[in-house]
Amino acid sequence: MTDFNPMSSINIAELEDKMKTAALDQHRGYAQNHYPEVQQYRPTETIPKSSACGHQVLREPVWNKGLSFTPEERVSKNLTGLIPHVMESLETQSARVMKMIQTRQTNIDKYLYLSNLKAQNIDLFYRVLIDNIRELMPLVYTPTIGDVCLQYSSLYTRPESLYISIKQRKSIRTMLRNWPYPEPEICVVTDGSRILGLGDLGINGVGISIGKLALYTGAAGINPAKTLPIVLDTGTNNETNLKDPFYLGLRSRRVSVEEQQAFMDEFMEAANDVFPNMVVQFEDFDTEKAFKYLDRYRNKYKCFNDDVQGTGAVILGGYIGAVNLSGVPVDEQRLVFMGAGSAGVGVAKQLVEYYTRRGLSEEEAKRKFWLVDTKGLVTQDRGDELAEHKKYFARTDNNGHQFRTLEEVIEYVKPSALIGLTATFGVFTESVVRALKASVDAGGLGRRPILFPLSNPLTKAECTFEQAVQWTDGTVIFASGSPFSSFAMKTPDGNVVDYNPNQGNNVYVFPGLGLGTILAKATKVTDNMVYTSAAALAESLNTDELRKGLIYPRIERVRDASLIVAREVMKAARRDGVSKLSDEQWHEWEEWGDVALTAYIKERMYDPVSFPTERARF
Ligand SMILES: NC(=O)C1=CN([C@@H]2O[C@H](COP(=O)(O)OP(=O)(O)OC[C@H]3O[C@@H](n4cnc5c(N)ncnc54)[C@H](O)[C@@H]3O)[C@@H](O)[C@H]2O)C=CC1
Ligand SMILES: CC(=O)C(=O)O
Ligand SMILES: [Mg+2]
Repeated sequence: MTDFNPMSSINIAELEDKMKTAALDQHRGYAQNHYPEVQQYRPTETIPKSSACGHQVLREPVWNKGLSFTPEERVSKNLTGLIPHVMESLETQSARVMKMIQTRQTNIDKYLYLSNLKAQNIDLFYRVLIDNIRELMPLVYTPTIGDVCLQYSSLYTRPESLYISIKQRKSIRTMLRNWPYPEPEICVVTDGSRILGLGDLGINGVGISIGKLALYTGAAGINPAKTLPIVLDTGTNNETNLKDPFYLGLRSRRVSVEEQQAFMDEFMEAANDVFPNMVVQFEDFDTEKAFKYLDRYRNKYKCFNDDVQGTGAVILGGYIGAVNLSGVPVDEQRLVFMGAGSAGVGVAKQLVEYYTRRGLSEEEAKRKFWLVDTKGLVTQDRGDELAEHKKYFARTDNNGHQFRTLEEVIEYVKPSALIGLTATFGVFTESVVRALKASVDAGGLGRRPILFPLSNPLTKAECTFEQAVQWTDGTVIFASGSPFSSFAMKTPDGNVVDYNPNQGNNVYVFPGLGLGTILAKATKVTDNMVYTSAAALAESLNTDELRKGLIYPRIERVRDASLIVAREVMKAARRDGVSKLSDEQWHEWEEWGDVALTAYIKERMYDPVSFPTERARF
């Protein structure tokens, strides 16, 4: 990192004189010639153009450039004296941020530091996030975002979302119009009713909308000024929140399911009226609403549910790689799912589609899956009223026997893969994991068990990476929802082996799925688009990652993966006839193959860059 200080040789008075005499368009022309990168990373049509001056510019995070303002900008925007004289590259400022993050003691403090930065200087926040994604993603997303959500009302210092309460349902359009930025390209909306594995957090769940949108930008380059976090407040059944004097949401129990649905109908209609081009991503609605709203709106609006569809796609993407490593042929795989909620059923259904596309009938495909919930194996004759979303997978081959524990299910099924989506810490016990390994070993030498404890945050993971490695003698193919560290273990012959976990989190899909939907100008998100995102993800690993036995790209390559996902999603939108882009545009891309389309997407991915030293000097 080399620093430079063009400011030291600048005579501000002289520069002011020079610029006063220059016509504005000449100035623009000059800037374009001398700072093309600036024009490139701040496309005028997407970031609101600032005619503001002085403090206004510094206080608006999408206009503020911190210490990267050029000498001319400092003069033309009346900034001289309002910021330190020095001019710094984004890299230097980013290094300062990282240094300060290290000094913060807790993850919440680190989060708050970053959140503050985002509220001041969007470009710098995203430069830091993109360049340090491995270290920072766990702060802006799971697991830290879970703690942030738990305490959101106490941590609150400033608005960062739209907060729409059912009490103001008559004013939804006004509230949407109050959003100060141009029409958003994507919103993440939650009602806080099932935040990660932490249950009903009410309005405090807004943190997850904010966190996911940080990754739409950080991991896929969606313009940050065009993202909109929303929380719908329909009350909460969380006793701690209801008793908390600082709780910011409605201090009453959730209204009835029918009232929530009517409110959601009104919200969707208003959002479509006010922002007709915006993609809506549903996040962390409790399972009943997750399925109901997806069914209700998917053909009417551009929307998808990330917990059902994004998670389904991301786990399918990882499963394809895992099967290749497992030594158990894909058609011999037998999968036990611990957890039959929105995520469990969403993933299982996506995998059923994988098998049917491979030629199995739906019935044959379905028979590969055994779902377990708190009452045991989900069977048709279990005696309880099965929730609607579980009926599809209810087994009929149990001959009247009910399997109540996971050990019993494993003993009966002899699975090759065990997937956890229970939001319950530690349910993959040593005996469970050893039983899984034994059932895989019985199939033949060199076979490896697939074990995915996918619940978030870390406090809800079904087991840790270290446990998984130890209890399978290092043979496990592992992916978890929240990130675990790598781990070294001594083998019986005395060698030390490094084990690298995978993070099986929908962050590998939703940013690219969103970006592809936006860029294709898709009128809806089709099943093919979702399925294609999984297949594209599976293809996005490079040779180094494959050689290391990974099943997801390293998180440092998440933007590469998102680009590939977005490209394939766009093509799927075209195939399904839902892309509103012109035929001419598509014909042009089709002629050039993937190269032209890839370049088109890449050009549109927000990626704040610093002024190159030599250009900044004049
Ligand atoms: N890795 C990822 O990308 C994602 C992870 N998730 C995680 O999945 C988890 C579940 O989410 P949802 O399906 O929406 O929740 P949910 O509450 O609807 O479903 C949980 C399911 O687990 C079952 N369960 C709970 N405790 C159990 C136990 N001890 N034994 C057997 N079954 C048990 C419940 O009966 C229910 O079927 C959450 O922790 C969430 O963070 C969700 C989406 C994406
Ligand atoms: C990752 C995610 O969407 C969840 O845990 O709910
Ligand atoms: Mg979620």
